[in-house]
Amino acid sequence: TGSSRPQRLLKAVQRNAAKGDPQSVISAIDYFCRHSEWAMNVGDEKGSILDSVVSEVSPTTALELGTYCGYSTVRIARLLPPGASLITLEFNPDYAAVARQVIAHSGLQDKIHLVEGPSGDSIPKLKERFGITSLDFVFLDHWKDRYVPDTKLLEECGLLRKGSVLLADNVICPGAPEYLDYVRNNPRYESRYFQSHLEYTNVEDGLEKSVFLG
Ligand SMILES: C[C@H](C[C@H]1O[C@@H](n2cnc3c(N)ncnc32)[C@H](O)[C@@H]1O)NC(=O)c1cc(-c2ccc(F)cc2)cc(O)c1O
Ligand SMILES: [Mg+2]
Repeated sequence: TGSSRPQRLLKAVQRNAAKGDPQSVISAIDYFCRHSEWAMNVGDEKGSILDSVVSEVSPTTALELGTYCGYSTVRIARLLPPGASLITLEFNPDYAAVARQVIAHSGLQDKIHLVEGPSGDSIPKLKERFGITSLDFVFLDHWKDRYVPDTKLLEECGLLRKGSVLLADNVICPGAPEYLDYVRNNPRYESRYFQSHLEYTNVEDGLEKSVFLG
């Protein structure tokens, strides 16, 4: 059978990006998605907002929900301070296999732990598995109807502390209305919307940044 879109995206990275150069991996994926095949990476426009929030938080421990091909994984990891690490959760093994190779090409594999499996199973094991007490930054980019249950799970597992920052992709398109309602009407969160566009299109979308108040 033929190749998949993630496999074609990986080939584009291996052909066009310099090994060990995260920025060239990011640019190669954005070029592929603009000129060859659209893919559901956070993209360059929302990616710049992601970059500014990650740089501001400068997290020691970060979590990403929904790795896909590893585009935002590389975007986040390239900005981490020395000694910091990013845990990324992906339940589709084919996507995870592509992401591992994209991450390896970027040279950032030592800063990244990719865990295969559904987030609902992995989140409760993070503390014991990675010896962390809390998360400084969480990027939500998985099934949009999992944003609320997984945010509640992060709270229940004691993984959020006063000042932990949640950043959620796609709150407009495909949309996460229950999540917006949850974080915007909850006294334990201070929320702000960053308007942008769906990756590689002019359709409205945006990121919601929510600070946990403890
Ligand atoms: C959900 C996907 C992203 C990945 O998340 C993994 N995943 C899921 N649920 C779990 C879990 N519970 N645990 C771990 N991993 C998990 C999955 O396997 C995908 O690889 N993202 C999207 O569907 C997505 C879709 C669009 C989009 C927008 C307009 C359109 F016309 C069509 C599509 C844009 C985006 O920006 C997205 O992010
Ligand atoms: Mg997304």
